[in-house]
Amino acid sequence: MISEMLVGRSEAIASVRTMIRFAVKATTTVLVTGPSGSGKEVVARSIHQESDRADGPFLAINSGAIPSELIESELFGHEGGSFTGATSRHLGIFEQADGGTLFLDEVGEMPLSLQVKLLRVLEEGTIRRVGGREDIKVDVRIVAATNRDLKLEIGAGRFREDLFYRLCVLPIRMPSLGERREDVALLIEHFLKQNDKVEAPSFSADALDRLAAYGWPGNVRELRNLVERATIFFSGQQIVAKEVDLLLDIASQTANVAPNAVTTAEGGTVESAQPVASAPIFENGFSLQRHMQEEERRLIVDALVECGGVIAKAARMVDVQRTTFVEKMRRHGINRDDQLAA
Ligand SMILES: Nc1ncnc2c1ncn2[C@@H]1O[C@H](COP(=O)(O)OP(=O)(O)OP(=O)(O)O)[C@@H](O)[C@H]1O
Repeated sequence: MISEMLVGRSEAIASVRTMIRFAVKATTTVLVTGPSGSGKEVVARSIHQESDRADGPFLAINSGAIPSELIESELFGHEGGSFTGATSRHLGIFEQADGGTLFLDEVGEMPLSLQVKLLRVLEEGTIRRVGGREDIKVDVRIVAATNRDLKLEIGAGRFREDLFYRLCVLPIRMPSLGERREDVALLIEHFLKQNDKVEAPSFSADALDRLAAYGWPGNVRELRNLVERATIFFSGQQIVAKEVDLLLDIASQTANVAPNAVTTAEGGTVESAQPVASAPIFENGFSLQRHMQEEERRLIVDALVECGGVIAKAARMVDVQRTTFVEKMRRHGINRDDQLAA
């Protein structure tokens, strides 16, 4: 089961699998570290699915994506009337995950004030809703993740040392894809199989060499996106090295460039999927922050519409976590049904 989800034959992945097996048998908190896109959430899901909690819920929350004034209520819930806007009782994610596993993503970005409360929950196994008077027992297995160096964060006074040791009972380090290039071909095969709607492309030996030599700063997420692009542009074709360069180039272009014509294996051309942003007009009152917010809102709406309202797909399209996408929708006041009806 683990091997099905966590693709890879490298030694680094074998070590991760060993740690997952230990984690499955224990009930302690796990801390998964590693760069963005390296598969930390995949590890958390594997632990959950292999554990005796597999029939319970698996819930994920991204501490870095929720405004600090909302995060406490998102985690622990609130009683009706506990603050402006809290009209009725809301169950926090700890209560929702009761009997299951809670994936605390980007735990390094959690505000210090909340870190104290999280530590209490971990030590006592109880939560208290915002505005509540009673402690409520919860049975939740925590898998936390971060791409920050928490030791540095502790040194800088941004992360509590006592929480670090409480979280880090069982540490798992996810290697970057650059550290396990031997897994690139296997991952490509895995992602190609996931798309059963169109005929998959294939990669020539020199194309695979080229991909194995690439640095993969965006790790497995970047590779998955490249395979998706390859499937769109080269469905049913064999991709050679120079086309890999094109596929990599498309990803590295900034949003400000003109659309690119990509020559497909059939000799036809397709336009790159790259959005073309018009240059901002620096009139009086121009605000970079507002402009960026508007641009972000537009891209989120476009992705939602493009994906027929399937949030997980739209989130993948703009390369953010699903939880981050949902949070951004909430922050921009985007209603999926309204957008689809428009
Ligand atoms: N070993 C793997 N096998 C199969 N798919 C993987 C593997 N590692 C990562 N992926 C895929 O790559 C994408 C990114 O993985 P994931 O979200 O787990 O990364 P992450 O380290 O949690 O990222 P972030 O730090 O940005 O939250 C997902 O689509 C995931 O399914």
